[in-house]
Amino acid sequence: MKTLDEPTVENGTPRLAYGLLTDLYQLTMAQGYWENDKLDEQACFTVFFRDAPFKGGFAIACGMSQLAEMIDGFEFTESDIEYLAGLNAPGGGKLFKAKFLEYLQALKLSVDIDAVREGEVIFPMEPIVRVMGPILECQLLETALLNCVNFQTLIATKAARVCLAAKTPVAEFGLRRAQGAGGSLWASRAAVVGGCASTSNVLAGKLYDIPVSGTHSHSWVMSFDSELEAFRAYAKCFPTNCVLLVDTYNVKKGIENAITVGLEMRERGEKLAGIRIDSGDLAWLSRYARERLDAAGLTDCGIVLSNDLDEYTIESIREQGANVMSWGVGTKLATAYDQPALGGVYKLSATKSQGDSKWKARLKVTEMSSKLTLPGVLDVRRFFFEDGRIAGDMVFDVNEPVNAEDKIIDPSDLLRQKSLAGLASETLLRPLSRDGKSVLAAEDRCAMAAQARAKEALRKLDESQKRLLNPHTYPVGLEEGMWHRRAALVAELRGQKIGW
Ligand SMILES: Nc1ncnc2c1ncn2[C@@H]1O[C@H](COP(=O)(O)OP(=O)(O)OP(=O)(O)O)[C@@H](O)[C@H]1O
Ligand SMILES: O=P(O)(O)OC[C@H]1O[C@H](OP(=O)(O)OP(=O)(O)O)[C@H](O)[C@@H]1O
Ligand SMILES: O=C(O)c1cccnc1
Repeated sequence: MKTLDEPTVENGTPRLAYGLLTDLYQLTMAQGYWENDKLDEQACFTVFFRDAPFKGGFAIACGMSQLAEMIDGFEFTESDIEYLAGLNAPGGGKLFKAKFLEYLQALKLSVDIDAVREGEVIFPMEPIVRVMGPILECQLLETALLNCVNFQTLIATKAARVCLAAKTPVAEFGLRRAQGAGGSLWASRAAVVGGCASTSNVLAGKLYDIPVSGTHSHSWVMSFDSELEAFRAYAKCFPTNCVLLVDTYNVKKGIENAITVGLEMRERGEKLAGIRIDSGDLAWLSRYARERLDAAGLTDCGIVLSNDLDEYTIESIREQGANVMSWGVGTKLATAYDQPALGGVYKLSATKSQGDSKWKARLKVTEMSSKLTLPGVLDVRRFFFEDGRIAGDMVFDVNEPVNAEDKIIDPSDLLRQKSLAGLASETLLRPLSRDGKSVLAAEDRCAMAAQARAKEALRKLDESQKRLLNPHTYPVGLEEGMWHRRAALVAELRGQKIGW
């Protein structure tokens, strides 16, 4: 087993011993459970987020493939145990007991995990991952699981927004500004899941079997005595993959030089694939470039735009009449520039002690009703209109009956109700691990398959719920019985009587 210091790769992901990739308090609580005879205490944790990122109407699930890798790579190596054994408690003495560390070293995961598939469109207040098993194990997994799913879901969502705005293919160019090497790898993969056609990140291409693409930079042009010489040399090297960057000195002059080279290529039976513009007024310049290229007869030479783009600049540039073959999007995509984190949480939703035959729903109650959690062993049922569009999602407890009218109620407003009766439906959570081992099929680990799923899922989402500005809220509600059980639980925990 490799450690974080040796991030070599198997099956498309850095292979690590993941036991220590957690917050310290998970390990101290684990020692507490061990010491308090809670090894047989079963727990069910539910992952959900409260708000869609980027003030949008949806998110794209991502990170489940890496989660499966983490589950299979979960262990405490000898050196991990030595490290933990060396930790001192702030007030004196060792933090961990030798016997507990022996237990930890021998620990084999036995959790059952169910999750939505990568590329699925998901919404606030619905379970996206469910972890069931001994509470100690569930607790140890919390931090790495959230790290994996929150970041990748965020980037896949940003990519989906960018690609919806772009209409034509988007290449992800963010490696140089991404959050470290590991962050860049996950960002590149998630960008492709969200819809990007390719990445410039070559290691991500190899690890995750996703398409790579690229043009050339200003330094190529600057390294020659003239731009024309630089373009000719590039065309000679890459006659079947030639996109020329035309803005090193003067865009208009650059376009003319590219036309000269494009016509020379045509003489040789080759084709100038495109030009890239990376500064200035991209809409105006691309319209101008299109006119000049068409006038020269290079109608099949495309225009690539880059420079600090995101979904908003892309939408605006398109609305200004730009005719764009493809887009290069880096910093704002790979760093999720305008919202750097998704607030997905991992909450205890049910427990079962030894001897209990039924799960007991658990709820966290705070002063803010918006922070109420989702009690029970939960799944999501998605309903479809006859034309295939998705109609609404019902969060329900798998161990309780569902009301006959398939009624859903807004989690925070009893008056907002909707009946989904008579519509076709399917449940969203699928097995990811059983008895501590991943059970994801190859198809469910594949980034390109997830991309196809995301495209299909977004096609089924109403336009009004996809728009960038003030999207309509997609209906997600609690199953009627679950809504009332949650209300009763809130009242019980607050010592109130319901009905006032
Ligand atoms: N027609 C346009 N409509 C809307 N936004 C645009 C348009 N053209 C360019 N932009 C965006 O405006 C911003 C321009 O930024 P900036 O002024 O830094 O670019 P620049 O003039 O090319 O300078 P630099 O060479 O430093 O990149 C970029 O985010 C770019 O994507
Ligand atoms: O703008 P992004 O969306 O991040 O896309 C990637 C950018 O990276 C390169 O420029 P580089 O960062 O090397 O220099 P520049 O910003 O000065 O062009 C490239 O020319 C793009 O402009
Ligand atoms: O290939 C490109 O054009 C590229 C790659 C990374 C960053 N900017 C541009």
